[in-house]
Amino acid sequence: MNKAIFIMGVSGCGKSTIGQLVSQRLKIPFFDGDDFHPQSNVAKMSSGVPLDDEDRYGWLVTLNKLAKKELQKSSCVIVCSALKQTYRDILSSDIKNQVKWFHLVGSFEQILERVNNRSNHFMPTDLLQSQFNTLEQPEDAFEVNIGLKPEEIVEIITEELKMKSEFGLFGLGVMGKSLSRNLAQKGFNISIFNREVKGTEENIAINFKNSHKELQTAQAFSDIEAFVNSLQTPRRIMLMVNAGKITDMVIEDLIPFLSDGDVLIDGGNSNYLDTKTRYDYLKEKNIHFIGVGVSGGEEGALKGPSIMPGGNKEIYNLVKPYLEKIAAKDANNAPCCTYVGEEGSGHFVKMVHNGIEYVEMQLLAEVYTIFKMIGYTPDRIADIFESWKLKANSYLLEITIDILRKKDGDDWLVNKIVDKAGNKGTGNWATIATAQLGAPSTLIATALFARFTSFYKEERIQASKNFNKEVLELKLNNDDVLNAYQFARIINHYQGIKLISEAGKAYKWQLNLSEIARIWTNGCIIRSNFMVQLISVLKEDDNILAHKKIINQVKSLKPSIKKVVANCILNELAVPCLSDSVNFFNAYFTANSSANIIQAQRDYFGAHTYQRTDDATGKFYHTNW
Ligand SMILES: NC(=O)C1=CN([C@@H]2O[C@H](COP(=O)(O)OP(=O)(O)OC[C@H]3O[C@@H](n4cnc5c(N)ncnc54)[C@H](OP(=O)(O)O)[C@@H]3O)[C@@H](O)[C@H]2O)C=CC1
Ligand SMILES: O=C(CO)[C@H](O)[C@H](O)COP(=O)(O)O
Repeated sequence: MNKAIFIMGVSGCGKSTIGQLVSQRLKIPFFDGDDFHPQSNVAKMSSGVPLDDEDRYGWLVTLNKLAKKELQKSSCVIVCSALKQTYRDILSSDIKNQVKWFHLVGSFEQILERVNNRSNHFMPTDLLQSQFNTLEQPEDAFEVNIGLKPEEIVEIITEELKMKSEFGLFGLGVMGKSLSRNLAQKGFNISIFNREVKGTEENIAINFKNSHKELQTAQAFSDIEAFVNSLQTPRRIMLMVNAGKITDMVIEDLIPFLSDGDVLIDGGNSNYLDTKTRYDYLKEKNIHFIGVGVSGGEEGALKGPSIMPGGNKEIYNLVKPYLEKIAAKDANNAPCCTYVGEEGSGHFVKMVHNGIEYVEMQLLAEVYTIFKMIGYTPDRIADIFESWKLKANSYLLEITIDILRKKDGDDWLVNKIVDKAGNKGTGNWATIATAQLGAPSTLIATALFARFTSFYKEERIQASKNFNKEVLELKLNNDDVLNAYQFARIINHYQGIKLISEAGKAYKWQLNLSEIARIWTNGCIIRSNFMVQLISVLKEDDNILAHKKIINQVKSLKPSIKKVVANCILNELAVPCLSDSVNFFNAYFTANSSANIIQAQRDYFGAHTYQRTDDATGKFYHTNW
């Protein structure tokens, strides 16, 4: 990536000399900021009147434009005193990520003596003093001591630029490996790290680097300090480690070696509440923290995942070019990566993504079990799913077809896989969040509980002996099942998006639901044709079940879900998500529900009061029942 190398410091620190030497050494253009002052500023300075901030504004904007223009072609060196942070903000506006600051640092006496020793040069003490008074220490600049020889300074600067990686990847597990290859394939200079466990895990990072051509220029480490020191400041380090305690441990391991302004990016499936806690904790230490949801699994991480970043927007801009570049692209070639919102919103959205994923997986498992009960082989079911692609294509449908076709010896592999479905936490947190926020995302809970039920294997075996199944005949055709499946998927997406929308309101995150659907159209596990449709639906309505197109779809699919669920129940076949979808919907489109009885019961035993249908003021009443 091209860099605008700004060399800054008070008058007389040697900026021009060093800047020119660096530009010669790197063979990139050199610009002395002083040459770009407008005539009015030159006149003012010549008459001995110091420039004020207003005079400087236009000049700084000119230098910023110059840097932007040069960056299109190559790196460049620009020297400018840039004493105040506001000046540096203007100079680096919109190109923060490509700007590298070098601050030439010396004492007052050192600089005064140096300037006064130059032939025909004299700097009044008060002029230099005013420069020192104005100087606001830059947080993100690399400091170089002017006491060194110019060639040593140039060496240090070029080493810092050359040798240091722009991005660090911590944790070379399934996801970290793929993401680091993805970053390297996109041309980024990266450093990679994996811990060593003596005797069992040794040289993980170096062996991994050596086994992939694209990682030739990457720097590989098993020592945290060396890894951190190999990175340009402010450092950008992405953590791809297990969520929970391990993430906290890894952060603690890194902290001693980090500097003010460094950015940690947590790409794991962390709990969004932990992300907020970590953000606040690290803020106290002047370390920035961005919580990033990443979806796509091993292959997506390599070829382009969907990325959901949350946190401070300005800090996100420091890592945006990297994340956008490695992300999947949507149908319009825009990155499937967007700034989601403040705090843990990125991880919240990823958590709900996984909740929707749990349901989509469960629904496919349920339609599989229906066809299995009808007597179809996995290959036949795969053929049926293949035919569904026209109306209901999704990544999960595609992989399920592959899974169903996979043979192991004479049998299908699925027939040999133990029916106990695991989980790593995101479904649990989504269920907790839906309860905490008072949003009825019932399907996520049902899909999670279906996994929990699957774990009661021994008890299920015993129960199957205690209670004989009464099987009649499943009178269902493919279209019935496809329509029922599509119906349940609409309810699933309604509930998931509703949960995100409720969180947005509760936490005051400015969420763009259509944009979230857009970044879920490629790279992630729940990408589907339906998700593409939701981009435009959500542009018009936050509630997808209130959108005309969806209303019509639901109306035409409803007869099938009723038929399928009724048949399954009569045949004692467990289809928890399919049946929950229709039950939820029956409640959802009931104008006058049975909740009046609940309110009356609450008032009876606990004096919890109720509102009356014949009092529009919303007043609460209590009856002595
Ligand atoms: N797999 C997937 O499909 C997806 C996973 N995620 C999330 O990404 C994160 C990483 O997942 P994944 O790559 O699958 O997990 P892995 O288990 O494959 O990798 C975990 C990584 O964390 C490292 N690690 C574990 N403990 C420590 C420790 N105490 N100190 C330093 N490093 C440690 C491991 O090192 P070592 O090898 O030495 O143990 C390894 O590099 C998780 O949060 C996961 O939920 C997100 C999207 C998809
Ligand atoms: O985030 C993911 C996919 O999007 C991970 O694969 C995650 O592990 C899936 O969740 P679980 O392991 O609970 O099924």
